[in-house]
Amino acid sequence: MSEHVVWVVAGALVNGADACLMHRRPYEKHHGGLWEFPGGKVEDAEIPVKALVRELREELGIVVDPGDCEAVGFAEDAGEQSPFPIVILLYRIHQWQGEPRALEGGRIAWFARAEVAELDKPPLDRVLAAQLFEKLSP
Ligand SMILES: Nc1nc2c([nH]c(=O)n2[C@H]2C[C@H](O)[C@@H](COP(=O)(O)OP(=O)(O)OP(=O)(O)O)O2)c(=O)[nH]1
Repeated sequence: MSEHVVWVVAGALVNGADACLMHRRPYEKHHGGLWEFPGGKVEDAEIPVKALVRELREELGIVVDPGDCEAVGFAEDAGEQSPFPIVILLYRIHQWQGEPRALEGGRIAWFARAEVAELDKPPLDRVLAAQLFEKLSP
């Protein structure tokens, strides 16, 4: 097993109708066709929230202020289900500039909470979704 831990950041964009933006991974990729919280890998020496701002700009074309990213929770896999040890940090975001578009393939869509819970998601996104909904007000 690789000793190198992959750190990933993900954003739960929640709009005024309490819907959450999810990204369906391109079919040819690992976990292809599954719905994930948008985001990506943290680069060396990059602080996670800055990585999230960069990834959301690259992947969705939106501008997010780091101060609008609220840490929600995290999920980790020591390399049992994942090909490498991985930690994903989830942030909730209520405001951003621009209209999200799927700039790097796959597709995006908005889902109500109950729909997010039902979507086919990779294992760690399932854990993150549960944490997110625990922490959203009823
Ligand atoms: N979202 C998510 N990703 C996971 C899980 N388990 C797991 O190994 N991964 C992997 C898939 C990707 O290699 C990586 C997430 O980084 P990413 O979103 O930048 O992935 P990617 O394939 O688009 O990036 P890249 O390797 O092409 O640079 O973590 C999981 O449960 N949820």
